[in-house]
Amino acid sequence: MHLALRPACLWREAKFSQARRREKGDRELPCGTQNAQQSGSLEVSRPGEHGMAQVAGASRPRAAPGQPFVFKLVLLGSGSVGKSSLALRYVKNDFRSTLPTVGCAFFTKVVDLGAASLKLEIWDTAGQEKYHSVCHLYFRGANAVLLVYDITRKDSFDMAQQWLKDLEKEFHPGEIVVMLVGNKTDLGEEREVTIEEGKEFAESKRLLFMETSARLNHQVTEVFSAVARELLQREERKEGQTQRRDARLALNERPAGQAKCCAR
Ligand SMILES: Nc1nc2c(ncn2[C@@H]2O[C@H](COP(=O)(O)OP(=O)(O)OP(=O)(O)O)[C@@H](O)[C@H]2O)c(=O)[nH]1
Repeated sequence: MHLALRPACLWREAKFSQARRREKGDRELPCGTQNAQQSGSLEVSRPGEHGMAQVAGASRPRAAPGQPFVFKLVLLGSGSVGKSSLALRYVKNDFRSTLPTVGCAFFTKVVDLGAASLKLEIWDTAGQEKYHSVCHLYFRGANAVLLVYDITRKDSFDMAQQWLKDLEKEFHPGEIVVMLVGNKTDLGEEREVTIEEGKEFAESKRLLFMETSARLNHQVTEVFSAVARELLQREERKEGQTQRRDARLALNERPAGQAKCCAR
């Protein structure tokens, strides 16, 4: 029950924050819905209008046979590491200087993986320290998380490790797909975190790992596609297991007379 109510609460939280920020002149980025199908069209609306209750909950079956799977992907990381820029680049193929996110921003994008397509609900959270306490509300029910740091800021890499600890409290091992993302590779001269450090940490925690530049559009689509592929593979494995279990059950449920006949 609380899951169905949660988005409305978050919406209110975001709106209150925005009202406070408006007075200070910060960027307003509502936790609204931005739909970007492959055409790139974009519309912004209040979450309630899109039935946000369905966003909560870790299990994402297909809406109906033949319909794409729906997965919730959350962007987490310190302030100014480039979470919004990665989302904007991926969804709109755009890059512009942005103000800090307030609450969260919400996008959807249909990903075509050839054999199948799926819908990603992308939650871009606010990275500023003052929002840390509410962020765990946003990543509840996630299927995947992009743990973003800025390669020119060691503190953001340390913070990504902290975020992972928060995730470990919320999810069982292997329950969600987590990718560590080192952003701003175009600022290589100011690098404070080597690619080896990123890789090593990711391997030690069994995370996917990539470095990106939202500015130069380097490996941005690859990040989201890799996560989408992993999500789909997991879902297909789960479906396979369910089918095998159903087949076993059907065998066990064969009428007794028939079983006798075949045992002859
Ligand atoms: N050079 C460079 N700058 C980037 C890149 N990605 C983002 N930026 C800049 O970094 C600043 C912060 O980017 P945002 O996308 O707002 O960062 P954020 O993580 O969403 O920040 P919060 O909303 O505070 O959590 C902006 O000025 C961006 O233009 C990148 O790949 N390269």
